[in-house]
Amino acid sequence: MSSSLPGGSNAAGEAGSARLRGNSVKYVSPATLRLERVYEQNRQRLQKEDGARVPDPATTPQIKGKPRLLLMGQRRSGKSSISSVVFHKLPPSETLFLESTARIQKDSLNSFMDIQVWDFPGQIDIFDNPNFTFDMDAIFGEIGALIWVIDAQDDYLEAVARLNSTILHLQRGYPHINIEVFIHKVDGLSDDYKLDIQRDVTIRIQDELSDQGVENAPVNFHLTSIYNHSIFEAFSKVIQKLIPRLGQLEAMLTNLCRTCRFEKAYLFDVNTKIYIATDSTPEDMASYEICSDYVDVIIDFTEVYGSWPRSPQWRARLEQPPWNQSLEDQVACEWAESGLVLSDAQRPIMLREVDRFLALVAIMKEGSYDKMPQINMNVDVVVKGLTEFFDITKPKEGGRVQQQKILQPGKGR
Ligand SMILES: Nc1nc2c(ncn2[C@@H]2O[C@H](COP(=O)(O)OP(=O)(O)OP(=O)(O)O)[C@@H](O)[C@H]2O)c(=O)[nH]1
Repeated sequence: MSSSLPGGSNAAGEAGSARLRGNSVKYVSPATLRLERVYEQNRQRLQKEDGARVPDPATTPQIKGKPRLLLMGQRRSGKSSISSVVFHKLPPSETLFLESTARIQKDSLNSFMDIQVWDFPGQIDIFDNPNFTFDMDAIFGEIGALIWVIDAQDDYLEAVARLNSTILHLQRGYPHINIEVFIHKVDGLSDDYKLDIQRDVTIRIQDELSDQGVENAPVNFHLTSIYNHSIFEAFSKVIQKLIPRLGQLEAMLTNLCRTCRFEKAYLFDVNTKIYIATDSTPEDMASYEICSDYVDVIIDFTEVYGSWPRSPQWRARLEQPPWNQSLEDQVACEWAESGLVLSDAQRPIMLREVDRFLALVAIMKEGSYDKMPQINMNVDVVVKGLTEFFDITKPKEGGRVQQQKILQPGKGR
């Protein structure tokens, strides 16, 4: 990654960078260099462990504008329920009262990434509609992913047939679109039965595609239900594919886990509880569930007791007698922070706010409380790195990556 960035802070640095600019040589900021170094270290380590897992920046999609998620599938398969539970915090039991969708529902989410979610009515087949011709470019031109929902508690043969025909249509005009198949409503099904269904659906789709001469179509499968964390986990995987330079984010979290001896670290979008990155240790649903529940607790808590940013009056009250100290000197850090010890295994969990949308949540190893000062310092550095990362990789109008502005470092503690 190379960027054109303004000069450094000291005089010599400025003179040097001015000279460099005069010679039209690209100046690379310290933040970019640090990100590249972390990324390179992680890449080499992964290459040693397993060559196949090395992230390739060339294959990371660069979405222009707002990434769009399309929710498609048969009637009553659960599309609107998924969208309402994940993006609008509707309690799952209340989805029983949702009405059938009659026209395309477009939802714009104010999240760490401006995501659009389009919920398609189940009865409409956009490729084979006698009454209406759809503008395919308007639908699939700027897409992030197509999510196809299959009801696992119903007869799914027709849904699989429609999915097959959709994939074949897309392969002609838009072959790079990621197709994410949610085998949905798997709550109440035994683990063996779930896996049987997944195998059956996968084979039916693969067979049909290879009969039609389509190999290596980008189709992925997820077992989901709105009644547990699986739907959030599946969305996390879908969204992660849309993040430019995800490898660097993962490298930062992996390094943090190694230096602080964390068991697992997640970067959460707090509004949706989707995790947008995690470290490179194997996936662990139980860790995700507990961290996700913890985010919920903290959100509820801040809703009751106040949220960031603090108003000047509130701040003045906190700084007046008997404390007589600025807020920064009273609290452990200038960001929202929280810690909890799990009673079963004595493993603390910590949460640190990164910005208005993101929070870093980590499960520590037993006995880590003794090392809290060092852990806090390391977490501070990573949080600053993350803020810079999102500032650098933020898409600008016209889809170009923002390269000019580097976040001013926050006030030290
Ligand atoms: N058991 C179970 N039921 C679910 C799940 N998700 C959705 N449902 C139920 O499925 C029914 C249909 O859900 P909808 O979200 O309205 O389905 P839809 O795909 O949007 O339907 P259309 O708008 O007609 O295309 C509702 O009664 C939901 O409560 C799930 O994960 N498990």
